[in-house]
Parts: sequence; structure tokens; C-alpha cells
Amino acid sequence: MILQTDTISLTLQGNRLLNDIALEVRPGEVLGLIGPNGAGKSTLLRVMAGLLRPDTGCVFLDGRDLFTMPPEERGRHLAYLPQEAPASIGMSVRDVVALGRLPHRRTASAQQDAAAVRQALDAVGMSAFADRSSASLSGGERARILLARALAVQAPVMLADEPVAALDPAQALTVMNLFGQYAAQGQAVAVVLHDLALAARFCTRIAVLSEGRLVGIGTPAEVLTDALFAEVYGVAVRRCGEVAVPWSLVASTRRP
Ligand SMILES: Nc1ncnc2c1ncn2[C@@H]1O[C@H](COP(=O)(O)OP(=O)(O)OP(=O)(O)O)[C@@H](O)[C@H]1O
Repeated sequence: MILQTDTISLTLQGNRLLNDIALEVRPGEVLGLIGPNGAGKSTLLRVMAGLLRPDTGCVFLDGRDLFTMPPEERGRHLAYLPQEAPASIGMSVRDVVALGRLPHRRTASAQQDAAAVRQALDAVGMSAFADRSSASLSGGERARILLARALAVQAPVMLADEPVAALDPAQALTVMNLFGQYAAQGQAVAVVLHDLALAARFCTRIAVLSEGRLVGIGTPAEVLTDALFAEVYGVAVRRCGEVAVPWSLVASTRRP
């Protein structure tokens, strides 16, 4: 399935958070969403997930308006992994992951649900934690369980908001590899990342947001230029091999 935003704009409490953003997430690709803190990445992802309605513009899933689709159907097509989720007090890890099956409650058997939860836990290496209380997890473990919940949806489109922010390098690689495999199976993935080395390594294309606007989109090589680091992030980089390492702040009119 292809997910498209058609020049969407959104103002909340007098703040223009998104400004005429048109992009698409295609089957088989991992689209990275990058940009400084407060650029609008999470807001955009929530609009793409159908959780926030834009003031103008539409979001289309295979040409259908996302906001006229029955919520359960939308939930089967789109898996959304939030940046943060409230602790699920009293729920086991398995039960938290099973929440991902809610959109399927009228369409899937108990066996299909159980198999999807098992596979998702296995994919994130958390099967041994299935009976643990979700409240007892470390930050990184909780992040992997949230990812498992999103994987359990088995949706053709995955929208993930900073899924590796709490993870060590090995876990981060594992998760990004999972998204790569997901895309290789023909699913469409959009992922918000601050780690630009991971974005360069795993994203097919990268979209750059700054102050609510889409200021660049293309392959990692096209987008992750020294000019981008200076103009969008206000940092100068040094190149260590192929990796750009943020090195120093540059004078900018945009940053405080
Ligand atoms: N409900 C709201 N009302 C008003 N402003 C909001 C609301 N939600 C978010 N914002 C503001 O919108 C801007 C974009 O927020 P958003 O969370 O989308 O940024 P982000 O790019 O994901 O940032 P980060 O990298 O820090 O997670 C921020 O300045 C934020 O304070």
C-alpha cells in the first residue's frame, strides 16, 4: 500500500506545526524522517497515522482518504509506533503486544492472533519476557515491546517514531534490520530518526523537516550533505570515512 500526504497543513493553539507537506511512503521503502527537535516529525507521523486531522490537505492510503476509512480498517493497514507510551500497569508483556491485534478482533482467529504475538516477540528477541509484568522492563526493553506491539499488527504500512532512541547500538541495528526486512517484503516503512548514521545506512529515502516544512527529500547521499547539517541543524561536521560526525556549532540565524 502507498501512503500519501497531499499538501497537509496543521495549526494547533496558534502554532503552524505543518506547512504544505506533500510526500509519499512507497511499498518496499524505508523512508526516514529527520530534522531538529520541534521540527514537526512526530506531528506529521501522527497525521499520517490518522491520529491527527490536518486543517488542509488529505492523507491517502492507496488513493482512499484515511479519515473516511473505518478506524478498525485503518488500524489493520497502518501500524503506528509512538515515541512514548504510558506504562501498562498490571499487564504482562504478552498482553501489551496483543494490543496490536485489536484492529483484527473481528477478522482474525485466536490462533492467528497468538501466532502474530509470538512472531512479534520473537522478532524483537523478547520471547523470554512474555510472562513478565510490563512495568518491570528497562527503557530499552520497553521500546522493543512497543515495537513488537506494532509488528503484531502485521500491517502493510509501518510508522515508527524514534524507535531506536533508547536502544544500544546492537539493538538499534537489529531494529533497523527488521524494518529493512519489513520493506523487503513489500511493506512501506516511515521512521523518525535522530541518528543520521543509521538513517544513511538503512533508509531508502530521507525526508527532512525544518520548522514544519519539508525542506528536502531524496536518497541519503542527496540529502545528508554538509550544507544540510549547517542549514537545518546548525552544526558543522567532520567526515570520518563515510560518516558525517557533528563536530561544532555554526552561527545561524535560525537557532537560539
Ligand atoms: N498540541 C499542540 N499544541 C501546540 N503545539 C504543539 C502541540 N503538539 C506539538 N506542538 C509543538 O509542535 C512542534 C513540533 O512538535 P513535534 O513533536 O512534532 O516535533 P518533533 O520534530 O517530533 O520533535 P522532537 O525531535 O523533539 O521529538 C513543537 O514545537 C511542539 O511544541
